[in-house]
Amino acid sequence: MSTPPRLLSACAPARPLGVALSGGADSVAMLVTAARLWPGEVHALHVNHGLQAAASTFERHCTETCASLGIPLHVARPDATGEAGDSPEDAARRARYAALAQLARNAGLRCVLLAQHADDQVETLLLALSRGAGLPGLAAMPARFERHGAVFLRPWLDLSGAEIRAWLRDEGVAHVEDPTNADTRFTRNRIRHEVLPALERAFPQWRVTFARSARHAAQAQALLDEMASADLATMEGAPVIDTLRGWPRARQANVLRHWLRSVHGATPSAAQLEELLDQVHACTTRGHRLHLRVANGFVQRAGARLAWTPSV
Ligand SMILES: Nc1ncnc2c1ncn2[C@@H]1O[C@H](COP(=O)(O)OP(=O)(O)OP(=O)(O)O)[C@@H](O)[C@H]1O
Repeated sequence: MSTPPRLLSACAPARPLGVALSGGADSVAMLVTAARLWPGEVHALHVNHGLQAAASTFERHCTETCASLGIPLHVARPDATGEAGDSPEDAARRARYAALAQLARNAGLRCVLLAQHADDQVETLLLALSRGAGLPGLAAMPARFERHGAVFLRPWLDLSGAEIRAWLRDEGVAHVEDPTNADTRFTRNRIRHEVLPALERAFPQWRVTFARSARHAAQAQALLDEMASADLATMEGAPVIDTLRGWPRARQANVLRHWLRSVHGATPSAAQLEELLDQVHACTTRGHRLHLRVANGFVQRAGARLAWTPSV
């Protein structure tokens, strides 16, 4: 059997499962291979954001593909109302994961497969580097994660887009081409069409080696998260200013980032975190007032500790 089905069987997902189906080449290939491997145990999940003129074409294609394969299709049409500061793409992505998790729950599915592949992973990594991201960004996309109570898997992170498309062509399977994928005004598309071919020529092994770097970063980040949790637990869940000040700056930054992000869902910018660390340092002076905007709220001094308040 050719490459995509073999790689999918190696991930041994819990079943029945859902395949997140956009109607594009990658997720159609994933649906077809999953349905062949696990007949009767695969459902398709489609989210119609209604944002693009092509949205109804995509949904119609999903309906036709699933009817021809005899696979149940579940469709959601969420409102993409994001959070403050979200780009329309971020808002749509957020709404998509929530909708996919809801569809999976309603259909009693044990996990959801996403069809992102090695090219997508490298694009994500390069975009993170271009922003000067830290370890969480360099970890790129995890192969497994849980969100909104559902388990999401990306079994194709080692497979190239070209391999998937070649397989689809050989099998004669139809898919819809997203018209925005060719638009090189989007940075991600410029990476795909201009940078990846050059990378391929310079480093023929990039798919394996870049993915390995992303995994190293993910492992290191997991350790830092564990350390931050342990540090926060010693302070009973809220940062104690004097304790923080006894630690090296990198350890302070680690625990504060974790406290804001994991406990309060607020992701500080690099500049905000630096400012917060400077303010913590200035707290040597008794009575130094600390009041700083961070993400969608404020960090303040509350006696010996820091406290976070969301803005209303
Ligand atoms: N509207 C959608 N409904 C359901 N799943 C989606 C939708 N859009 C994307 N996905 C899932 O998320 C993955 C990544 O999305 P992304 O936007 O990068 O892919 P795409 O280029 O739109 O589609 P494809 O991967 O199918 O070619 C897809 O492979 C697919 O599994």
